[in-house]
Amino acid sequence: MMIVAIEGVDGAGKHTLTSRLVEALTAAGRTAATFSFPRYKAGPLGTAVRAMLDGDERLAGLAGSARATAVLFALDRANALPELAARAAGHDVLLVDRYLASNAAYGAARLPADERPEFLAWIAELELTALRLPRPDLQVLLDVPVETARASARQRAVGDATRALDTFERDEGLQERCAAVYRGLAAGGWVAPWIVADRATGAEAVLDALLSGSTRALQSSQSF
Ligand SMILES: Nc1ncnc2c1ncn2[C@@H]1O[C@H](COP(=O)(O)OP(=O)(O)OP(=O)(O)O)[C@@H](O)[C@H]1O
Ligand SMILES: Cc1cn([C@H]2C[C@H](O)[C@@H](COP(=O)(O)O)O2)c(=O)[nH]c1=O
Repeated sequence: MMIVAIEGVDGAGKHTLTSRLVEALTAAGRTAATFSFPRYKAGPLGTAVRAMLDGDERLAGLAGSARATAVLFALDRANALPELAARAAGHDVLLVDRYLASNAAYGAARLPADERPEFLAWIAELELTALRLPRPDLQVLLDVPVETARASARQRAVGDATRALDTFERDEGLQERCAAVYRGLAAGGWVAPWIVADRATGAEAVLDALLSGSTRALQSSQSF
């Protein structure tokens, strides 16, 4: 079993790409399971994540700290480990819509540039070493222009009241910086191999990478 993380700014099309990948993998004779972070419906922690992103004033102290926010997201992932393992069982691929690189990209984008290297090392240590989350075999950066992603998120919000823009989505500067940090993570191979994909060819590119044997992913045999 291999873990493939799908990453990108808000509205990039990660959910859509994840669905297309399930279809493509199934057509190629592989089985795929999916998982998505954050888990807004997972008890008190999920409720707190939702409230924090929605700008609940009572959580302003938490929301104001990039590191405290990152700990909240990381604990959500740690709590999900048994569920992740159960979901992945018996499948060839587990596609995860946002994983620890979301914490790396959004957290770093909220910090001054000179603090980012230390923050990125801290996230890797927190999530992979301290919380023992499985290292992804492959990370996919869905790299679409921020303006395109923003327009998609706005359009989606018009059609679905439950998808109103949250505080991160409304912060245009954050999304721009986040896109730049993501590109740096991919270029530097942060914690695992990356491929950079676009909306048009993303599913085919990821499928090729998974089936061609050119990534470490194919040699992986993850266990939780
Ligand atoms: N390849 C594509 N072509 C056209 N529209 C797309 C494509 N991918 C996504 N979209 C549209 O963009 C919007 C956002 O897509 P999606 O929900 O997949 O993004 P996301 O990255 O998962 O968003 P978020 O991070 O905010 O949850 C949706 O309305 C979707 O229909
Ligand atoms: C998992 C995770 C998420 N975030 C940020 C990224 C997004 O702005 C929101 C989640 O929004 P979505 O529409 O539900 O994708 O939270 C983060 O900063 N760290 C994380 O680990």
